[in-house]
Amino acid sequence: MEIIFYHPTFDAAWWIAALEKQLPGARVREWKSGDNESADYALVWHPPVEMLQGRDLKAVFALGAGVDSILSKLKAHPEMLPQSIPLFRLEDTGMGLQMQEYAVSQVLHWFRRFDDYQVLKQETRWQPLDEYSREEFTIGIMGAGVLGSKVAESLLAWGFPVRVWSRSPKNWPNVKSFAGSDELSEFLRETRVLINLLPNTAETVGIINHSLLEQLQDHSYLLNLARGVHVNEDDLLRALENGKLKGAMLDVFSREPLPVESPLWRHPRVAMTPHIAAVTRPQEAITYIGKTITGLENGEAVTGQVDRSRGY
Ligand SMILES: NC(=O)C1=CN([C@@H]2O[C@H](COP(=O)(O)OP(=O)(O)OC[C@H]3O[C@@H](n4cnc5c(N)ncnc54)[C@H](O)[C@@H]3O)[C@@H](O)[C@H]2O)C=CC1
Ligand SMILES: O=C(O)C(=O)CO
Repeated sequence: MEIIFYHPTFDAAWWIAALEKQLPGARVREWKSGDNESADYALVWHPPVEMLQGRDLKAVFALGAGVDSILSKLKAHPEMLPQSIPLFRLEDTGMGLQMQEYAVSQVLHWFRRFDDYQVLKQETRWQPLDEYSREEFTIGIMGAGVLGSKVAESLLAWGFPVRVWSRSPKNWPNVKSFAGSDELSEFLRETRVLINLLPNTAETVGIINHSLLEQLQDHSYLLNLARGVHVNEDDLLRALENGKLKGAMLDVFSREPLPVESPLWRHPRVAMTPHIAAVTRPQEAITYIGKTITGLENGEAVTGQVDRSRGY
């Protein structure tokens, strides 16, 4: 079995050795421009068109959870990967735990009013504040997939009321489920902390805009862990100014790296990280890819295939 690998920043030698260990008998090579030799599988992140075009592959594995970048490239270059070749993505492979760490730490930060205490500290004021109650701290998670479900689980364990919004209803213990555009307003009405874990699709781009933010409770919080294009950044700044939002924590931005002139950098109630909420854990990813390739070779059912018509 021949496998080609391409990632703009990962250590290819490490991945090749680990993958050959996981799949004894497989020959893995780093793809370089001009390599037209045959291959059965490809592991990719931001691949050049030339790498995949015209190949008779059994499957392609995206080395991340979100497939928006490869799908948008496929829209411009459909010849890159015919529909008949399945595209897989990473399902959790260690990202769920990272998202849980991020979400729990930030929700507790807001819940225990550390943002307010930081302001008081800057004013050298010793001032105990009223506590928030969990009943007034409903967590609303947009996107109840692999990562959204993990985040829901972790916040439930901390005793917060949790609700989710997704395409189809969920029947999860102690979680209120809302589905589809008809139920979005109802989902938002009692949400105090909005956590975004949607995929980037034609339906979800720009979804966190003025009209959505206006439906949240006053003094809400936004945690964007998915993609920057989900949020209209001007509308976000407006919501911070008019009191609808008390704070925002952003891991992702409409342009990355965030341009220095963006007012988000300097806003006192915006915290941010540089798209590190959940990174690919190489060994977990290789274990999943190895198992999936073995399953495909044996004609077994496998998970993680992207539905290209749905966009995720
Ligand atoms: N910031 C970071 O470091 C990372 C961000 N991500 C982002 O997180 C996203 C989610 O990842 P997973 O949970 O693995 O995806 P998933 O495919 O398992 O879950 C997606 C969820 O969104 C819902 N959804 C999709 N379209 C919808 C619509 N139009 N209306 C309502 N609900 C809709 C689905 O029903 C599903 O519940 C990825 O697509 C990626 O963009 C993923 C990993 C790291
Ligand atoms: O896996 C993804 O989709 C990511 O955003 C990785 O940072």
